[in-house]
This record gives sequence, structure tokens and C-alpha cells, in this order.
Amino acid sequence: MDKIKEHFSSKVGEAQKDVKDFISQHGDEVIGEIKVSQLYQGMRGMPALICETSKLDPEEGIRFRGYSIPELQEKLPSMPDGGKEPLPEGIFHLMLMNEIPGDDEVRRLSNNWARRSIVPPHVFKVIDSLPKSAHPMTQFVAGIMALRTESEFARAYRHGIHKSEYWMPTYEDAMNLIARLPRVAAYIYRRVYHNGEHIEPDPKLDWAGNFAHMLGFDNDEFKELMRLYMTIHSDHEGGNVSAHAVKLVGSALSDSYLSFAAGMNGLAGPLHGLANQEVIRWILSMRDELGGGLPSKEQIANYCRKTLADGKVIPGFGHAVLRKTDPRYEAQRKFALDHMPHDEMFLIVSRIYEVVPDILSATGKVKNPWPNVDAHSGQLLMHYGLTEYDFYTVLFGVARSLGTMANMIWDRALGLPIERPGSTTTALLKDQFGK
Ligand SMILES: CC(=O)SCCNC(=O)CCNC(=O)[C@H](O)C(C)(C)COP(=O)(O)OP(=O)(O)OC[C@H]1O[C@@H](n2cnc3c(N)ncnc32)[C@H](O)[C@@H]1OP(=O)(O)O
Ligand SMILES: O=C([O-])CC(=O)C(=O)O
Repeated sequence: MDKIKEHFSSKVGEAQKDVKDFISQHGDEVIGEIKVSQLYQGMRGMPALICETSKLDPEEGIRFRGYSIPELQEKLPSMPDGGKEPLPEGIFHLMLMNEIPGDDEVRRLSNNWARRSIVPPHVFKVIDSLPKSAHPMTQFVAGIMALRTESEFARAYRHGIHKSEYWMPTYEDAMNLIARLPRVAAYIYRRVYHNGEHIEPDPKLDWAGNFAHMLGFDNDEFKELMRLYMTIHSDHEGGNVSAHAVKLVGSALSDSYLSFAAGMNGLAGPLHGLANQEVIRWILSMRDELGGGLPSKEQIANYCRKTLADGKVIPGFGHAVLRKTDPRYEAQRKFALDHMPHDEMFLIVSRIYEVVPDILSATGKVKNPWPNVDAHSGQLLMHYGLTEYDFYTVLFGVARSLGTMANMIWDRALGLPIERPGSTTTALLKDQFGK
């Protein structure tokens, strides 16, 4: 057993007992009521899941195991040679172990993932069999499904593993998946946008630094951006579409590959992760229509009104839970202010921020007029030359493996059952409430 697994293993027994005792003491307490309207509104506001790794507060935004993003930027280890941004290895350790790691623990994770990172050749063949025009998320999901031949959980289950040990092969699958995703993602990027000129991994680099390297961006500032990007996109409590899909599919004891692919299919929807590519598409088409340059506030306002009149959403704004500017947006804005305050796209994104909330509020129906994480990420990537926005959601997907896989290991360790909520019909509800 590797040291990381041993460390996790030491936490399992106590956590199992803690949850069991808690349920036996408080299992009958009532935590809320459900309104009819919530059944028609995407179950908004109904606590229905356990997710230990992070919690979203509507006003404050995300906290990972209790820590806000600025706190993580201060407390999580960064690169030893003057790095400022948190290493994604650190947030994974925090989510899995519920402890802020030290430099040694983060280095151990980097090395562990580097050792696990070899992608079997058939995965590349599966990706190569798709047309290059297939959306990068289609290629990504195909690659993840092809990786499934390596599932240790599927193999162990077939051989009759005892249920108390499910978390062990799940840990192996989760760690292997996280280790291999950057290579799969970079392969897709180089295949589609750089004539298939692939770049070999550099196992001496950290996980995000190596990812940037394989994508073809060896500039140190871009690597720092990738570390921040991977950290802040890693998790957003349990109910968002991608995390919930991973959890739901995983609850049927589908392995990490099947479950993560399901989550990625959800992330590829334009109301969820794909919004980050839609933001850049929307800005570029606004700029084209206005003949280039920095649009005035009035021009942006007119373009927003036209978008709404056409029955479309303004991408990057609004949120199902948040009721203020997303702290992930703020972290990215700070990165832009520190590194590229005069970048034209940044100035456009900033001006959009000044205009859109009033326009969305004026509709009288949008519950949160403020920007979310997706309103900013594309601008930062564009600045460093990663301009192929159809690829952006793949980056988001690689990051989301950290939270969803930490959760999956815990779900198996706690022996959580198959998910099976009830459903009802409008006719039955009408009967219940006297028509
Ligand atoms: C990583 C992430 O997934 S972050 C979210 C990324 N998605 C986007 O940025 C897409 C744009 N935003 C949206 O579509 C929404 O705000 C969502 C999907 C994020 C949240 O949806 P909901 O919780 O249903 O939002 P809300 O309750 O405020 O919706 C009420 C109405 O306002 C509309 N609305 C919400 N946000 C927007 C927006 N940005 N532009 C236009 N209309 C909006 C909804 O479409 C809905 O209209 P309807 O009553 O005609 O159907
Ligand atoms: O929380 C949500 O519903 C969407 C979101 O911001 C995320 O998953 O990062």
C-alpha cells in the first residue's frame, strides 16, 4: 500500500463509526420541508446529498473543507521556486484527507501521479478514430471510456471483492484517472489544433505544470495560471450537474471511469461547464459585430438586450445557488490584474461586469445577476495564446476529476447506497392538494 493510501486508510474506520453513530442519534431529525414548486424547479434549495469535500454558501461562495479560496491561496503549498498559486495536489489532499498538506505531502502526490500517468496506446487509437472535427469534449469522454480497460474496481468486483474493501480499488482507479487525464486532454489538444505534434510528459514537473507543458505552454506564468485554474475548478459541492452525475452513476457501483465520463457529459452542457467557451464566443461575436476594439458600455448593453430578446442567456452570468459574484471569478480577476491589467479582452470582460448585472436584474426574473467562474476563465487562457475555446471545457473537466474522485473514494469508504429518489406525477400532486 502506498503512503497516501495508508494515510487515507487510517481515517476510514473512525469516519465510518462517526457517520453510523450520527445516523443512529439523529437519523430521525427533520432538516427541511419540500415545496411543490421545488419539484418543478430542478430541486433548487433541497439538501439531498452528502458531499464532504466542499460546501457552497449563496453569499460567500465555495469553501473547501471549510477554507475559502483566498485562505487556500495563503495556506496550500505552491511551487518551491517562488510560486504563488496553490498546487492542485494540495487541494486534492485537503479534500481527501481533510488536512492542509505540507510541501512533502504535495511532492509525494506529484510523484505518485507521475508514476501512474502512462496512458495505454489503445486510448489514443480510440481518440484518433474520431474525426478531428468532433467536439473536444466528445473526444475526451471517448478517451475516458477507453481508459476503463484499466479499472481495478471492475476487475476486483468480478473476482468477488468484499464490500468493506470497495474503497481500495476505487482509490487506485481514482488516482490513475487523475494521473492520466492531463495526457489524454493534451493529446486531444495537440491532435486537433497542432497537427498531431504531441509533446511527451515531463515526469519531473508537478501535475498542472506538466499538463501546461504537454499542451505546449512552457511559460512559467501560464503554469501558475493552470495551478490556480485546476484548484478553483476542482469542486463545487455535490449538487452541480457534473459532480452529481459522477456520484449518481457511481452509486450503482459503476467504476470511476464510467462515473467520471457521465459527469463529463453533464459538464459539456452549455448551462454548466460549456458556458466558459460560450462566454468567449459571445464576446468575439459582439466584437465582430461592432468592428473590433473595446466596446462602450452602451454598446455592450445593447448587445445584451439583443441576446435576451433572441431568447438566449448571457453566458457566464447567473447561478443556481450563488447570489453574489463568484469568488472563483474574483480570484481570476485578481490574477488578470496582477499579470495583464491592460489586456484588451480583460478590459472587455471588466466592462461587461459593469454592465450585465443591471440588465439581468431589470428582467425581474434572474435570481443572481452576478458573474460566475466561466465569465473570466477564457480571457486568461486567450491571453497566453490558448485561443481554441472549444477546448476550454476539457480543462474544466480535468480539474473536476480532483473533487469528484475524492468524493467517490469517500462514498465507497462510507458504503453509501445506490441513489434512488422518488418521483411523482402532476396528477397525483393535484389529487393531494385538492385540485
Ligand atoms: C460552472 C457552472 O456551471 S456556472 C453556470 C454556467 N452557466 C452559465 O453561465 C449560463 C448562463 N446562466 C444561466 O443559464 C443560469 O443562470 C443558470 C443555468 C446558471 C442557473 O439557472 P437557474 O438557477 O434556473 O437561474 P434562475 O432561477 O435565476 O432563472 C430564472 C430565469 O432567469 C433566466 N436567467 C438566468 N440566468 C440568465 C442569464 N445569464 N441570461 C439570461 N437569462 C438568465 C433563466 O433562464 C430563467 O428564465 P425562464 O424563467 O424564462 O426560464
Ligand atoms: O454549482 C453549480 O451548480 C455550477 C458550478 O458553478 C460548478 O459546478 O462549478
